Amino acid sequence: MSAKQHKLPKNWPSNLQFISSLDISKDLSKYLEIASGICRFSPKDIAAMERISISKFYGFSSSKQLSVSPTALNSVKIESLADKPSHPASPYFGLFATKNLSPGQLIIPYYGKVTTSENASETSDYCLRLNCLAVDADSSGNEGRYVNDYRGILDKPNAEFKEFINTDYNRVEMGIFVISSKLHGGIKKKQEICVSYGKGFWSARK
Ligand SMILES: C[S@@+](CC[C@H](N)C(=O)[O-])C[C@H]1O[C@@H](n2cnc3c(N)ncnc32)[C@H](O)[C@@H]1O
Repeated sequence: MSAKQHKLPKNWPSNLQFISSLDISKDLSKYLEIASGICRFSPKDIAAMERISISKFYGFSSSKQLSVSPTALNSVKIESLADKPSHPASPYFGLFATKNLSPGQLIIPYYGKVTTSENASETSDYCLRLNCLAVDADSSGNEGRYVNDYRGILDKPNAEFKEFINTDYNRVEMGIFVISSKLHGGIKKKQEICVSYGKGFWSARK
């Protein structure tokens, strides 16, 4: 995958910070770093996680470049739903594939500001739990914050949130992956990428 010329994705709002690495303090990062001694993931969970170099995923040779110079991915785009009134998330935005994506592949890491679970926002629509921490893309994030829930859009999700090991930092991060079942067939170019937020997300908003 190669880095795009444009640093900001199309349709990125001017009031939000665009980042392409986790916004995390050194203290909190230790809870995700495998060798830290205080990582909260079990050895069994860690052994089951895929190992991915995010700098290579973006087409860079070092992770520094991504934190210093956030970069849009060329495999996804943020699309306005304003001209699709029957779409349940209209008139806002969704995340779409710009090329065919294979079963199981990482689509995009999910980035935002990392807090402890206790300090996580109760009201943010962009907050994901990551063990004892939370990643909130409410005021900073990447294209991943635009992934919609499949309900009312697809019969079933074509993507899922999953933890993986970012080998650049040897730490656990959260990503959006294509559903891995071969029966699923992957995601086709121009298709909307949709996950399941889980029933809890929606029951908390009734
Ligand atoms: C993480 S955001 C997704 C991106 C959002 N559409 C946007 O443009 O900022 C989550 C919010 O999107 C909307 N959303 C996502 N999936 C939806 C769905 N299937 N039906 C209705 N609204 C949805 C809800 O307002 C939800 O709180």
